Amino acid sequence: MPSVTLPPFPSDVPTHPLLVVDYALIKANDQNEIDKLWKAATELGFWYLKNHEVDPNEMFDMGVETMNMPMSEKMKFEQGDDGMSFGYKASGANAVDETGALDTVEFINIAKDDAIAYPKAVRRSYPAATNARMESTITPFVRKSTEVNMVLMEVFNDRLGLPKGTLAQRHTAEEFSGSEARCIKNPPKPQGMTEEQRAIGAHTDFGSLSFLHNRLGGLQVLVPGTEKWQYIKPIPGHAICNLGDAMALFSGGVLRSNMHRVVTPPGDQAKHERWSLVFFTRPGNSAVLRALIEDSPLIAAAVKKSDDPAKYETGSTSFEWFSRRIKNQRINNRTGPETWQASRGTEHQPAAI
Ligand SMILES: O=C(O)CCC(=O)C(=O)O
Ligand SMILES: [Fe+2]
Repeated sequence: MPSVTLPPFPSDVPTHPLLVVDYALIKANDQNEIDKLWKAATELGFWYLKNHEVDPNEMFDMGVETMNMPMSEKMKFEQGDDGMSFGYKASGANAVDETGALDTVEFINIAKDDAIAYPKAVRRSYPAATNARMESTITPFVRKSTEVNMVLMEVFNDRLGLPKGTLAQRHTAEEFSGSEARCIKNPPKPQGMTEEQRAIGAHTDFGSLSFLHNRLGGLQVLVPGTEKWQYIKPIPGHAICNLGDAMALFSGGVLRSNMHRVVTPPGDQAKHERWSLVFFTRPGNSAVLRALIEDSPLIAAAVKKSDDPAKYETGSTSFEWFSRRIKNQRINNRTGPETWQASRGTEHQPAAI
């Protein structure tokens, strides 16, 4: 990471508070903490996680080393336009809204399947600087992040009233999935630019659980029932966790996959590169995305009282859902606003940008 001291999040910029969940207490089966996690997951779908045992620093180093490679090298590993996420994504390769405005982030996505099988490349190959960090840094990060997400998932499984292991069965280490580690770089705001830029457009996450580490502001959520985007303030040592579409669908909407986006960091922070790191746990490729109504009375009741029960029968596997969303974000695939619409997930306010 750059060794410069980063300016603090400005004190005059409003932020949206999140509940703080203590991972150590969740592991100890503390009922108060489990209640707090449940409240966060069902109301906003975002929370801070502390005592999570994951140190992101070496992954950030991996990100710097990878992004510092020549563009011609990185482009050999670009994710392409066919709906595959793994590999390098150049800045400006994705749309951020229905007008086709471009994103400003570059990132490297490493498949959990490749991290676990290394040195075999089972899904794809990666730039040399990424490979050089695979065994020492990426594979341990993927394993630890998976473990944390699976502990949280078991809590949701039980609170949803699902038979033990129902969600875990859909997220095994063995089955190929869209699970991946992502290190993101957003450049400083160009001199003279006054407008707020969208680094990553409004979206819900595609998979089950996202486990995010960031240092500068820029992440914003659209709080349910409001039309206003609000910053989430990074807190040192606290990860930010959120639920994705797959969990909203499996749970019949009991769990929330909330809209979020990334914009230029506020105030003086805008002058700095913004680095963030995410581990996405996503269902196995063959998992069908639908409400598990046969397995839980709570889920069955939620679907029954929904104004649109059909939306919980997507008819789509996790692989299909994920590929569709990735593919239709790619600017090269854009034909018009319909391409953006085709990239959408379970967004509650699809028109919001
Ligand atoms: O960089 C961030 O803070 C969030 C990134 C994000 O939402 C994503 O990659 O899905
Ligand atoms: Fe996201």
